[in-house]
Amino acid sequence: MDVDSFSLAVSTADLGDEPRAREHADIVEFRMDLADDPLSMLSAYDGELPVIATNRAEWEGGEATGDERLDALREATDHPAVDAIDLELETLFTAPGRDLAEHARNNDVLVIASVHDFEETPSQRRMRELLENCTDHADVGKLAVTAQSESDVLDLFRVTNLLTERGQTVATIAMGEVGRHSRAVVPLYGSKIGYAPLELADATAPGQYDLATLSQLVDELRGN
Ligand SMILES: O=C1C[C@@](O)(C(=O)O)C[C@@H](O)[C@@H]1O
Repeated sequence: MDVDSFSLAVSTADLGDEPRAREHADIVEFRMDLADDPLSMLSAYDGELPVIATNRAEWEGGEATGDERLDALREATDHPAVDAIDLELETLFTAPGRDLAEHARNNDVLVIASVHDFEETPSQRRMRELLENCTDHADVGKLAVTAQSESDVLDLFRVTNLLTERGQTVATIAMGEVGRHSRAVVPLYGSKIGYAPLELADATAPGQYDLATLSQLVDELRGN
């Protein structure tokens, strides 16, 4: 997975989506926490797209509970198609989280450190701090916030642009209806990963576009 330029991830609980996603996606984000038997699905995976394995904790808006969540991610890290894992920044502050990140790096698997705010958009200063914290501990810093106003979206663009100009690798998202357009626009300010479900009925976060739509919008705006 190349994090120097923008990649579009199809976000899904079903790796069977991969063949239909290939036309528009560069990566699969496998939401293990939303899948029934994620490790079996992953061992059967023989798709072309590389995988980001995410096993999102309940306390960060996902459905995974218990310590087994990190064990499952560790197993996923050993699968050859898995190029990256997504770990909440809070998890990276724990000993098992740090240990898993090290295991990933030893297997040449990138670590994405993420922070989600499902309520609001923190101040620019706080967003910068959070993202810097993420990039200090991982290869990519990811921040998904909830925009309540257009100016929240502008704040996110500004922080994304600033950190990108400083050479940090970040992925940023303004969730929710007000922030929806940011998903198409923020790559222009430096965000390196976008997320979309194959079909809107399977959205993994508020305010997403479906994959084909986001792909088309991003391509148009980037002049591809
Ligand atoms: O963190 C993200 C971004 C996301 O929350 C979004 O808003 O598209 C979707 C999640 O699946 C992914 O892990």
